[in-house]
Amino acid sequence: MATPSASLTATERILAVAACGLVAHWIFNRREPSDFRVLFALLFVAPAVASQLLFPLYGIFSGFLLSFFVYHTTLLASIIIYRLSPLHPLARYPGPLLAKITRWYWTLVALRGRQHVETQRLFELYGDAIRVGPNEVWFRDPAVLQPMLGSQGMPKSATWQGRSLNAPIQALIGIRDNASHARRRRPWTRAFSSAALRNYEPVIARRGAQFVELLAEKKRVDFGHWVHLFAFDFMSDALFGGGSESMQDDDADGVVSASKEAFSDAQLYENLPWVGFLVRYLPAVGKKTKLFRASCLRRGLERLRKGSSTKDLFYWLNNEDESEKENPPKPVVIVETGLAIIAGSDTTSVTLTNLVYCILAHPHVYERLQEEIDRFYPPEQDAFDSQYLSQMRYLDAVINETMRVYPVLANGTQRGPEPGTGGFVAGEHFIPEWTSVRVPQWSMHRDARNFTLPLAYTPERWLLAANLPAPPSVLDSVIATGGLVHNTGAYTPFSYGSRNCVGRNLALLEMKLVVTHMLQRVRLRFAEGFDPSTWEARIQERFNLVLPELPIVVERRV
Ligand code: HEM
Repeated sequence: MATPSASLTATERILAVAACGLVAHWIFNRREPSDFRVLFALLFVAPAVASQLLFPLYGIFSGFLLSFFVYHTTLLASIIIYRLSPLHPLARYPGPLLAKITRWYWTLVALRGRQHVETQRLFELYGDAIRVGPNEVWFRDPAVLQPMLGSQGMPKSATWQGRSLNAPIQALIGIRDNASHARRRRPWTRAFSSAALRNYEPVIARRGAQFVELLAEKKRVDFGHWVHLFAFDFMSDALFGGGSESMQDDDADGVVSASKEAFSDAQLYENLPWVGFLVRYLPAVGKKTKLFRASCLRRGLERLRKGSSTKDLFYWLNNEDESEKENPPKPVVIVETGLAIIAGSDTTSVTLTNLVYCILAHPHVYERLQEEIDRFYPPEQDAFDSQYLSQMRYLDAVINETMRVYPVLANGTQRGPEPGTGGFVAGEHFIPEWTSVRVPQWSMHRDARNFTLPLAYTPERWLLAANLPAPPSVLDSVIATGGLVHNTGAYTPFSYGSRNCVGRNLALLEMKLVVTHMLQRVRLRFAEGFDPSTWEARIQERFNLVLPELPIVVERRV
């Protein structure tokens, strides 16, 4: 007996294959699948199965090719038409045409390290909300921080799965579910309480002294390179109680550089999550990420075996203080160590490098900072004794201003509606499910509606805003006519809300102690041949900022 399909005409058979393409679009649209296996099924298996409808009329080879052509052309055309149509839920948000059609547009911007600059350009062109991908909108508006990132805001978006190479266990920063995130964050909060912070001071002192001595001995260094090794060794001590001597052996095992590159690679996986899923199963790809993870596993297991006599970060993460009823599974603790090392070392080292660049490029700022440091910490005073830090307002201002002009996570991190909710409403904005949003710090910090003369590096603004006596600066003439604009509500170098940087206090303590000790001991200047005017143009954004070389000459003061 003939099957029902046997009576179909050629046109009907081709239309049936096209209909399969439309169904595939419907699935893409509803689910945004990133799992490579699902993509393979939709992009290869489905047209292969549909091709059987064409075999009787066109033969196996031609039927197969025709089916793929019809299926993919229909799928592509329907995706493009829908993404550009007024029916798309993000239709009201302006952006480049290509960005609305395909994620590849923004992926290429990201791979060139230019997201921060391109975002700024698009905000100027289109206004405070821009569509940078078919399902991605970025906002330059401090008013959306509270509804979108606040305690009732959105969790992390699905793209974090890609960032982590589809890891079965997410580190704190990638956990989507709000309740699980809050639970996992508790030991971190205890680890960075004011009382716990004191445990890290001797570690900062030991590593900070080693770092500054190393600078003084080497005399001419790439500051960014060595401060990263310092921050890595410090974080390893703070986390595991030791295990890394990268300052001593100049990163001989390549783990520090791997940690940095792993971060950069993740930007590709974040934009194209299916690549992340694929890389997980390809041993030859993503080697740096895997090398770094293996080192965390090794050190974590070693720390478990040896235990520790000090309250390192591992002590809190592993519930050795017994605050939680149940101990966390060991794989969870190991995953958290990877986050701690990267989040705790790359961020502070990039900020310290930018700070040194900024004070050298603005000699009057260097002089004022030096004067304050010499006043509180003359040579005979231990600069690692934190007792005067709270009075050093110019140091505070220099750090704040450095992070305003150069926020390390220039574009913040993604958020997206809770799965299964259909979408999220924030004031006038409706964010459909499967959409990602960001509120980029780089653009908000450089918006004249938030900060007077936003591109001018002027620590004095922080003193003026706090009604403290401030030395003269370029701001004075502008303020005389229009007043100071200083919107701290738009200042988010550590992000915002219940998922903000949990290590903020440790970072500030570490940076303040190291800068104070460094400037007490040595004098810095740009090395000959270095052109400071090219600095900013050469900065790349790869989740964290990636800085050019900063060659400096170091002379002992004491
Ligand atoms: C200048 C230094 C630092 C800056 C600018 C910085 C900035 C940030 C930012 C912007 C986030 C993302 C928050 C979000 O997703 O909304 C973050 C998260 C995080 N940071 Fe930092 N950070 C710094 C230093 C540190 C240090 C020293 C640690 C210590 C280990 C640390 C640990 C973390 C952790 C664990 C998270 C994830 C928090 C969560 O998801 O709940 N950070 N940081």
